[in-house]
Amino acid sequence: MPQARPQLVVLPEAFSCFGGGDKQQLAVAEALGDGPIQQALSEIAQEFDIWLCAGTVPIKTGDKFYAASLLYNAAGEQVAQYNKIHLFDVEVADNTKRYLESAVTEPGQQLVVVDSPFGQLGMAVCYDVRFPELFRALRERGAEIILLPSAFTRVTGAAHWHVLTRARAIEQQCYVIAAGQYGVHENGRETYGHSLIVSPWGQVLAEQAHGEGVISTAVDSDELASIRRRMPVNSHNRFKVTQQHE
Ligand SMILES: O=C(O)CNC(=O)[C@H](CS)NC(=O)CCC(=O)C(=O)O
Repeated sequence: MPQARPQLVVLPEAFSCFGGGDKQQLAVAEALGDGPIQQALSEIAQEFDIWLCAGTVPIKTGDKFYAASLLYNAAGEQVAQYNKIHLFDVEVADNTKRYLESAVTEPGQQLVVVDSPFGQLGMAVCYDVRFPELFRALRERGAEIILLPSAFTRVTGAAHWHVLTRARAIEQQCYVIAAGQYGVHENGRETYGHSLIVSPWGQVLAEQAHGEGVISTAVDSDELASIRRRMPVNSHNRFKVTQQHE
């Protein structure tokens, strides 16, 4: 059934294969545009008449993969691919202790901002949220809504998740749609969940406060324009972003 208004659905990072460890991700990694995960995503977007941001799909490159956030339009066409740039090679005081994402994942190089019926969509993934320069660069390229599929650890999420997502929304005056993996996974990893939709004023418009679920909100492009007009931080900024990642 055609939707009354266009709908965008954002899935968490590694939605199709989380917690089986690096080997599982490598085993299911697909060539770009080819494979059962991408086929299913394309069909789902068409069947439900939605735009679909597929958290991350492991996309083969050499003997590693990109943690690729794929965007499908309502016709089921892949319209954007953002490969996670910042990889989580970090020690955390939890039962995993040492995360080494770069062992199997190839870092992305390219910034992605893409036009859509909802506005200009800027793409980022999880650990990227700790690098404000990326979000600034997305805003400078026109981003209005940032898609942020994530799988924050329970420990770092409890400490930082709300502050980081809200800070990025406030600084760049963008909506931030942050879909988070939640639960205790096969390999013992624990993720924080708490999917959020944050307004360009930094308000949490919707939150999955417990467990798994679906949250939603409408995008108000007039409010976004009004916030940017009344507080023009972008044109007030005295610091330039370096021109990498073109
Ligand atoms: O490995 C997978 O299966 C899917 N990917 C992840 O879970 C990634 C890489 S290990 N997790 C993060 O980036 C957590 C960031 C974070 O928690 C923080 O910045 O505090």
